[in-house]
Amino acid sequence: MQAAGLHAVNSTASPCWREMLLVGASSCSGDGNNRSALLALKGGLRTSFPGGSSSVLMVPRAVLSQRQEASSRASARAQSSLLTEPLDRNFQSAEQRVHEAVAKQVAIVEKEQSRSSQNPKFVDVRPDLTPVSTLEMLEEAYTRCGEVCAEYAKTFYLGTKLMTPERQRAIWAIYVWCRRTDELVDGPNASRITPTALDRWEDRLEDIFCGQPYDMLDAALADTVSKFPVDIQPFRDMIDGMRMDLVKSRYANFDELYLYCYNVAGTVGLMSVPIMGIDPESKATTQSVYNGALALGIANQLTNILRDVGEDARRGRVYLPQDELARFGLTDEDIFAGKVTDKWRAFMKDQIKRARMFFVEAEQSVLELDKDSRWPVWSALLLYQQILDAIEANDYDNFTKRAYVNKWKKFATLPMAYGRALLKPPGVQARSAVQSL
Ligand SMILES: CC(C)=CCC/C(C)=C/CC/C(C)=C/CC/C(C)=C/[C@@H]1[C@@H](COP(=O)(O)OP(=O)(O)O)[C@]1(C)CC/C=C(\C)CC/C=C(\C)CCC=C(C)C
Repeated sequence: MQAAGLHAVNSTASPCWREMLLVGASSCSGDGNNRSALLALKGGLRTSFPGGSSSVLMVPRAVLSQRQEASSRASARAQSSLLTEPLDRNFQSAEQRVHEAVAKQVAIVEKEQSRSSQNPKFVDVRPDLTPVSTLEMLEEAYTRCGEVCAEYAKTFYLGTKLMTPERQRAIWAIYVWCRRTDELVDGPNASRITPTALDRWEDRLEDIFCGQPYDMLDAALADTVSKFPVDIQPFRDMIDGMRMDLVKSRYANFDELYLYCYNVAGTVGLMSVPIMGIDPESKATTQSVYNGALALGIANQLTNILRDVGEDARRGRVYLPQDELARFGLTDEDIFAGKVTDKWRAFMKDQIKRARMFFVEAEQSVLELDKDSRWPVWSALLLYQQILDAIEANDYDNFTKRAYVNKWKKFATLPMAYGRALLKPPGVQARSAVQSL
């Protein structure tokens, strides 16, 4: 790669810097939230990499001009919010919007597949965007991502251990970006986060995709997206989900809730599959695998919502379709009253049934993933499914009881997930059975 420009990234260069300080502020003042401190101090609050002053990245001119484009895009979006989105996007149904995002990611993956089948030695998907940073700096950045991941999501971290080192660290980098994004609206400084802060976070995302990271955790993601065919749209959409959380606390119908679930969780599926890879022997279409990934994100988020009804209500939030509540003769008042009635049980049965349908759709696709990537996905799927069982076991009292999977059940789930991960994609099984006749 020819590096034709040199760009120094330091704290003053970042328009997002003050926001990042804000995000880390209470951790620094020792509010006892060690996890946030891990995210902020170990990454977000550092501009320099170990052993150096400010992080200096050499960036090709093409990238600098892309960066300028990105910044003019960003200023055009300066007043962006859910309410000021282009009209055509607002008029699209949730399903259309999600379908477009999936189709775009699928097209990128398929293009990359055909390119690498013509030239199998080709590795970098966007060599022009690869930041030329020292290997040690990247090693350190990825190690930090692994530490954050191990701290927040131990089981998942363990599950990534079967993946190739490149995939493992790429997934950690994506995990960390998602976690930091979520912390903006769910972390200790959430009350101080404004739509403008999210706009800045999005500017920073655009810069990551142009090979211009601001801190070491961003640098890991910049490296990841230069190596794997990951589209930026799901990342933007996740930020949109966080915007929704700032302005919206009711969902009129399932269409609205579906869009929220896609934004905050379905996007994770779309971001992860380009890293995890599809089994080379799979007979499934790329589109169907991505639909399954989307379904798993939706199923997980619906499950989270059903588990946290009481907790959310105490924050004045109801993530349940209002029209469906009404159909069961329920209102927000019933939720705030927090009494388990027959109406509530019937409503919950219906909601759980729908969440399970999304899990079933996802299950078909896990089999199609690359074999080394299936274990963490099966673990996540089986563990989340059991939260639904736990809600039932609590007699649908999700107002005062938090449904959870106990340590022993978790322990038993991991080998079960491992066993499932050994199953081959369906078409392949049928073919090998015929071959062995
Ligand atoms: C294998 C695996 C699980 C990979 C995903 C790795 C990854 C990048 C995770 C990021 C998760 C994250 C921090 C998202 C931010 C938004 C958010 C908080 C979403 C909710 C997650 C759980 O939240 P939380 O940690 O707060 O939960 P607890 O309260 O502690 O229980 C979500 C519910 C969504 C998570 C979504 C997924 C895990 C989707 C996974 C889908 C795939 C990996 C695709 C699999 C592929 C096929 C073909 C099925």
